[in-house]
Amino acid sequence: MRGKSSEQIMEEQPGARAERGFAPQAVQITQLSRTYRTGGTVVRALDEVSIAFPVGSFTAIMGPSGSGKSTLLQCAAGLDRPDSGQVTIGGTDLTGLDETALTLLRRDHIGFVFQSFNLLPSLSATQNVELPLRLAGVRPDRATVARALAAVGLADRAGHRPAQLSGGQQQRVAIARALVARPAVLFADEPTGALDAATGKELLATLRTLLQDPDAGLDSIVMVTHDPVVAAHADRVVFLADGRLVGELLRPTAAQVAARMTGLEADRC
Ligand SMILES: Nc1ncnc2c1ncn2[C@@H]1O[C@H](COP(=O)(O)OP(=O)(O)OP(=O)(O)O)[C@@H](O)[C@H]1O
Repeated sequence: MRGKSSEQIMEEQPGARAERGFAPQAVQITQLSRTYRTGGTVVRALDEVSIAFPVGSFTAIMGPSGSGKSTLLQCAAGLDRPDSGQVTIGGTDLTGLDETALTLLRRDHIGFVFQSFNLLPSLSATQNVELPLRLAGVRPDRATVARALAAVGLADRAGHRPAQLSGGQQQRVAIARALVARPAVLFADEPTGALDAATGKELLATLRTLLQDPDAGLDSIVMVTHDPVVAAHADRVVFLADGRLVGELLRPTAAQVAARMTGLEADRC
């Protein structure tokens, strides 16, 4: 698969994949390992993790600090290279791609949202949403950008700069920017971490709506969070400890998630 061309990737559009029945999973991760070496220290951040995120699923990843949550998200999104294992999105194994093909796949099929909104302060909401398209050399279609902002409830804030928006509105701009290219998968690392509880709840409701909206073209959302209340908004919560998957809960309550986390924290002591 190494050196796969962009044409080959484009043939495997996520939208086509379900129709053709090739890959019922939005993301398939197989025996993923990632080791960090700093000085004489070796940290196995991910240790042969295998997990799939089905089409239509909203998954939360939880675990104690340092358990490998962000590393898993970064490797799954093609932002970091694992030592071994596979990540398959839209029928394409990311780990087999050269840098150019990986950049194209990320651009066309993967959205990423961070805790810090990472908006450019001098640009309007519209210009921030357009930015990834412009950086990719694509002329932004006005209607597409307007639709992306409307989908996150910001049709009437398109001309505002980040300083003129609330935290929740800024994160909505970041989500519109992540979704403007209609990616198959949205990866979110603590998307509500900088928001108050009520604003975070609204944002999670918007993510759920986007996942259910056929026009958004979104197959799956994978979110890292430390907050059991936030995790309980997902369909499934998976738990990591010491770089390994150690369990999952389906449609759990916040109390169930909190209890499982307390158990994992106690195991570390
Ligand atoms: N760039 C890096 N260099 C060295 N070690 C790293 C690096 N990134 C992560 N690690 C180590 O890998 C392990 C997993 O880190 P990771 O950030 O994935 O955990 P996490 O579960 O997201 O943690 P947190 O909840 O604190 O954000 C930790 O022990 C961390 O110190």
